[in-house]
Amino acid sequence: MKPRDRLRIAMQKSGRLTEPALDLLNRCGLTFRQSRDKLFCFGEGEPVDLLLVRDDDIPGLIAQGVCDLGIVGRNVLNEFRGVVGDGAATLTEWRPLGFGRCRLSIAVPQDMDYSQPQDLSGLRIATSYPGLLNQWLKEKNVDAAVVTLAGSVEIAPKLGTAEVICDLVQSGGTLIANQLRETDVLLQSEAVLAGPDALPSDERGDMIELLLKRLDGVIQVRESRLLLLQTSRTSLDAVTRLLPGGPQPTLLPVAGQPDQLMLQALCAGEVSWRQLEEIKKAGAREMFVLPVEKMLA
Ligand SMILES: Nc1ncnc2c1ncn2[C@@H]1O[C@H](COP(=O)(O)OP(=O)(O)OP(=O)(O)O)[C@@H](O)[C@H]1O
Ligand SMILES: O=P(O)(O)OC[C@H]1O[C@H](OP(=O)(O)OP(=O)(O)O)[C@H](O)[C@@H]1O
Ligand SMILES: [Mg+2]
Repeated sequence: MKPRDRLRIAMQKSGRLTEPALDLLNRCGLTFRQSRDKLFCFGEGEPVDLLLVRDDDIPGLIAQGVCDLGIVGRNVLNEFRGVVGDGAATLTEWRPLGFGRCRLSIAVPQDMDYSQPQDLSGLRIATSYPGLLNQWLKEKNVDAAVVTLAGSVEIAPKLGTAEVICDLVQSGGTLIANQLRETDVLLQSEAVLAGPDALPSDERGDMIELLLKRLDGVIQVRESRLLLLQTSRTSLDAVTRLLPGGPQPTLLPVAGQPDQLMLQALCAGEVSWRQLEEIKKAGAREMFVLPVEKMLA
């Protein structure tokens, strides 16, 4: 294959991961020439291009070296890793990305007696994840038949093609609508940045390292809030004790009010109204909660 000097990232062309993946890359300073109906988007500022494909194809494209990185669900990545087996082009989950959260679970008809995986012995289980399911059945020492379906797995029990299913669950709405009950979670999934085990030793490797640093910053600040408030020196201890987790707050003097302090704290998550009300009761006032856009330690 011809060596490339530009980094190529594969992501889902059209689906649940498309918008959040593009948003994340934009936040990392990567923008692309709009060509959503096409396969390839040229990177405008940095030497990084996008390949828009079916999510199932992403691990294979990375393993073949067609793409350097991919944004894909852990469910799809791990299914691929299981199918290609140990020793084949091994892929690494470089970063969890915090969106596309779901789980791969066993679900049985609501009226079926089920208390443990052994109860699945001799049954047919429909799934789009035969690799992950077979691995789990082996671990649990259960002898069941795996029926592989590309989609609409949840209707298999009604159609009589399987007794039980193993499918993705998020809210659980699909299972309820099909009179199914979730019993065992095989995998907790979210979108991840996947790549080969070893980074390329050329400029693309340097670009990946830069991208990983930016990603870490973006992921860290995505949930972070900057809390600003004013407090008297006497209330400072009580106020500080109630601050949501994060590094030590910064204290600044308030001009003309020597007994007052301005406090600035980085909080590692949402600050709720309830928390704010508690902090106010402890003596704080003039409180602001601000989103953090960028952070470079
Ligand atoms: N209900 C859900 N809620 C949240 N995330 C989900 C849900 N269902 C699936 N996902 C995650 O989003 C990924 C993409 O789901 P989507 O339904 O868009 O894929 P798809 O139908 O296989 O699309 P494609 O056309 O790319 O093959 C899944 O692999 C999974 O990681
Ligand atoms: O627990 P829930 O919130 O109901 O989500 C789970 C459903 O979401 C996905 O399907 P999707 O909606 O993408 O439809 P699909 O059948 O086209 O994959 C997945 O395959 C489940 O069927
Ligand atoms: Mg798919």
